[in-house]
Amino acid sequence: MYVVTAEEMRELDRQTIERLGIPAIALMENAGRAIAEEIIRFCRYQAGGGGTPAAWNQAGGASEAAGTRELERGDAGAAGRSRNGGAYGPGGRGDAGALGSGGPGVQPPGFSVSGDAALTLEHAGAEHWLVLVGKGNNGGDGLAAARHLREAGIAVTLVYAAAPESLAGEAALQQNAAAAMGLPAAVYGRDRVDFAACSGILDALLGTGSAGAPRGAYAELIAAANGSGKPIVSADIPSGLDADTGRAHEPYIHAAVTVCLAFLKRGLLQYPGAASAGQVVVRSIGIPAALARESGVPASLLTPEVLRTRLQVDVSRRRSPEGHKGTYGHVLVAAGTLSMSGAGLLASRAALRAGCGLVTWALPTMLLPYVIGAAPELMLAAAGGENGAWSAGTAAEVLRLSSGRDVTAVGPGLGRFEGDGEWLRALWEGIEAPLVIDADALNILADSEYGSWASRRHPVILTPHPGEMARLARLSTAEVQRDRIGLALTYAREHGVTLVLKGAHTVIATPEGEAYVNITGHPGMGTGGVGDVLTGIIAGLLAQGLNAVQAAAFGVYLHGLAGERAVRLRHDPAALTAGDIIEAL
Ligand SMILES: NC(=O)C1=CN([C@@H]2O[C@H](COP(=O)(O)OP(=O)(O)OC[C@H]3O[C@@H](n4cnc5c(N)ncnc54)[C@H](O)[C@@H]3O)[C@@H](O)[C@H]2O)[C@@H](O)CC1
Ligand SMILES: [K+]
Repeated sequence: MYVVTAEEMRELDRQTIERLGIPAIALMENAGRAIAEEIIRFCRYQAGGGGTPAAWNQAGGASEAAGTRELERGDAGAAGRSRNGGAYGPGGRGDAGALGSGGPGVQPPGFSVSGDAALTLEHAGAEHWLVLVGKGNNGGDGLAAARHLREAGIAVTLVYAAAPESLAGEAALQQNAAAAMGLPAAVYGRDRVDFAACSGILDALLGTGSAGAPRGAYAELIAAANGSGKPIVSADIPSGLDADTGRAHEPYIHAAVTVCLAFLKRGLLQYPGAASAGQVVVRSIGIPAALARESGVPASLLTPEVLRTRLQVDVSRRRSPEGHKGTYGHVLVAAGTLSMSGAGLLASRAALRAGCGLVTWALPTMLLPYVIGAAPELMLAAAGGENGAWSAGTAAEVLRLSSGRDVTAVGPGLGRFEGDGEWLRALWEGIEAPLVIDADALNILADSEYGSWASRRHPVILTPHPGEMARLARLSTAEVQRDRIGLALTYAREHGVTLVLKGAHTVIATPEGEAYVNITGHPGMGTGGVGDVLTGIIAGLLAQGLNAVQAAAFGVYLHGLAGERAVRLRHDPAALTAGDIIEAL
């Protein structure tokens, strides 16, 4: 699933209209219909008591991303399993669509007729939706949706943020159609608007054309909508959100559902915007994905489908019947100090659980006796150093140990030491295998002009959290978080590295200028050692022959899934520890 900026979206709109000859009004019609269908689905969900994401999916349709997180397992024969269990297909067979819509295993009747189930709501008479209409095409989408809602028997009242006569282009056509149908309309500031009397609000004020903080009537309508306590469905993006960065300009809509049109917008994946969008449903409006591919849209959502097809990852992780420990590669982990030995241990254990054949943990000599037996499957190698810490002189030993190993991971619990820049440079320039750099090793890198180091034949994966990224990019953490996708894309391309920018919705960016945004994971994973586990997983996958992008993307995905699984085993997500994630792999 492609993730676009507002600019990329405009270009894809333009190409669809000009190259394919599909009129803009047709796209707007599709958008309006999709929004109306999702509002009807939402009404069903609420009538069923609301509740869990599963109940939401039951109310009709689940997107690829939201509905299929667990990976299919070659050996389990559960291909295509999804959380919604196939209860409803996309578009939602609703309560009124039962006639002739039998599911798998039900004999089709000889003759059947079914209505437009996705646009039918049994208790439509109980609903009254306010449609907040902005001046641009987002407002046009809302007007098209309003017609479909009315057709389904749902009462609608249009609330124009600006005089209806000021709408232009396709939005003006929609305004004329709504007026011709006699849809009740109010103009904000001129007519009284009773938010308390409605059952829900469609936010079609501002979309990808929004610039800066909502002004005037827009700001007042947004504040009133939020204050009403009524559920809000946003068209494309919650109004007030920056579609690219996810920056939330006050006031901004707090949506229960966002019906994103054509392609996912970057701002819906980046916080704080991501938190204001509620359930995000991406609906096709007739703009082919092939156009996004041809135009080189660089960002995608990381889904099992993207892993399988675009990244060519064998997500079933099949093992050869003839395989042995030598088949699955050997990881060297250079990590840990006396006070932070656990970081090295976690990374090493995670590499083993990721399925590599062997792991050697290189550590300061004095540490070795204390960790013997901590994980009996590990091999330990004393690398020298003083008083349980690393020293510049240990580089030669790490280099020696790295030869014949398939990947080296360096950094967790490493600490800083005299001459650490030259130490890391020796590894960077000397290790003839992929290198995963994390934690303190990233801080060392940030203090070095590593662009002047000899270029490597083998890939480098950097796994910074936002603070480490800030040091690498010489920005503040807030600046890093302002547009994580944009920054990751730029940094990875400029520095020729695969970058894993951790945090909620980790971004994996490639030296070739592509980015993948992960949505597996759980807030409970914000605890010490979780990053060390990720480093180990990525290294373990690299050792098994995955390339840097495959290992980074699949590693991040699996790490998040394991975190979700581990949380489910706890009474409280806050109790999660990093070791639980390793055990849930
Ligand atoms: N073919 C098309 O034209 C399509 C349009 N689509 C819809 O169109 C939207 C983009 O439409 P537009 O480019 O017309 O832009 P918008 O509808 O997002 O908003 C533009 C209007 O809002 C005003 N505005 C911008 N920022 C403001 C602020 N901070 N405070 C108050 N007013 C502000 C502008 O003056 C302009 O009148 C998408 O989000 C989507 O909903 C989609 O349906 C796809 C197809
Ligand atoms: K909107």
